[in-house]
Amino acid sequence: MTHAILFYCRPGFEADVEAEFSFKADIPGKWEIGQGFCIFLPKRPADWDKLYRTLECGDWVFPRQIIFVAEMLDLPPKDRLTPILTALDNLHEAHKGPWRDVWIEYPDTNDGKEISSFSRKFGALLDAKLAAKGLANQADAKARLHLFFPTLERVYIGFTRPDFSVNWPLGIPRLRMPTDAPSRSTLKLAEAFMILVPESAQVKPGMSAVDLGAAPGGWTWQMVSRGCTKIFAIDNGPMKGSMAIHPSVKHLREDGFRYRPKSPVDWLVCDMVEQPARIAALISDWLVKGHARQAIFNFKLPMKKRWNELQRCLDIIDDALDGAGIRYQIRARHLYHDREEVTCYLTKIKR
Ligand SMILES: C[S@@+](CC[C@H](N)C(=O)[O-])C[C@H]1O[C@@H](n2cnc3c(N)ncnc32)[C@H](O)[C@@H]1O
Repeated sequence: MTHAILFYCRPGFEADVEAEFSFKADIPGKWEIGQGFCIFLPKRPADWDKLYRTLECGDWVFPRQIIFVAEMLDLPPKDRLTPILTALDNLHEAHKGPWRDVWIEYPDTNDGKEISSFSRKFGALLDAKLAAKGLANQADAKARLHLFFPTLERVYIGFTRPDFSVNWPLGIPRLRMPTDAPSRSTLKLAEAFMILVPESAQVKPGMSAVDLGAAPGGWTWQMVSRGCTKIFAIDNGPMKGSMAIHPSVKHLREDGFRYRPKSPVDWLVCDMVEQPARIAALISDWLVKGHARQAIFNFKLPMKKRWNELQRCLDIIDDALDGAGIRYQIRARHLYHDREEVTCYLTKIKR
């Protein structure tokens, strides 16, 4: 049996996964870096077991999904099914199935896309074989089976716990672009609400919000569509489409670093392109001074050491809020719709 941990990520962010893992897990082993994925081979199998029991993918920033790999196989060009079925039969007792789902996956790259049509046909074939043995589609099963094809000549066989992992194949939540939203950025905020904000804290009808760096209006559109009835959209640039004329939206051509609302709002959202440390200080100031209770914002991270820069920004927030005696929660994640940025949800907690 192999003991490996497979991480999916946006291509180009493999070093950030590695940096986050070294910071959080700090166990001996070696890395193999792919494109859109990387693999950690722990020196001690016991570390693999321990992480399988404890590691929750949703708490991590850069990995889209974290899979515990038990077998890595080279495949013949014709019959790929037989060696895979044999490997599944030979798995360690603890991992033999049944499985809740069987997901056939591949890297989120152009090369990976070529594997996607194979994966659909192969997935249906494998599903049928496993379902016939009672091994697939078992709603109560404690594991999901992943077959990851880095190429059509190789497969990694691994598992996730459905309660500790991300619930979308490839770790990618597919969202439909709303036809009348003024920009694709709207999907970033939609994903942030879906992934980072708990049900109890979602926008409620009649809430108010400030959107810093609002133009052309994709984030403002999300706040309107979620029920906000008063949104201050701060940007020197023009709002577009329905967001330029919507009765709930007040567009102010002001500097987002200087603007403060006359009375507190329910939500602060911010997508300004600025140095991350300046954004961290700005958001902290809003919460410390009570202009908003909760915020969604992002840190643009075009630099190489993104993990270090993120830590620096989280420290700025901690110094400000903790220093002011404010209890808070923050979640940061490199969302699927994010490019070179990480999105955060920050909320005060009642004492
Ligand atoms: C990535 S775009 C925002 C896109 C917007 N969230 C959407 O969904 O359509 C960044 C915006 O921040 C604005 N911006 C940058 N610095 C700003 C500042 N100091 N004050 C106000 N707006 C600023 C820019 O004019 C730009 O429109």
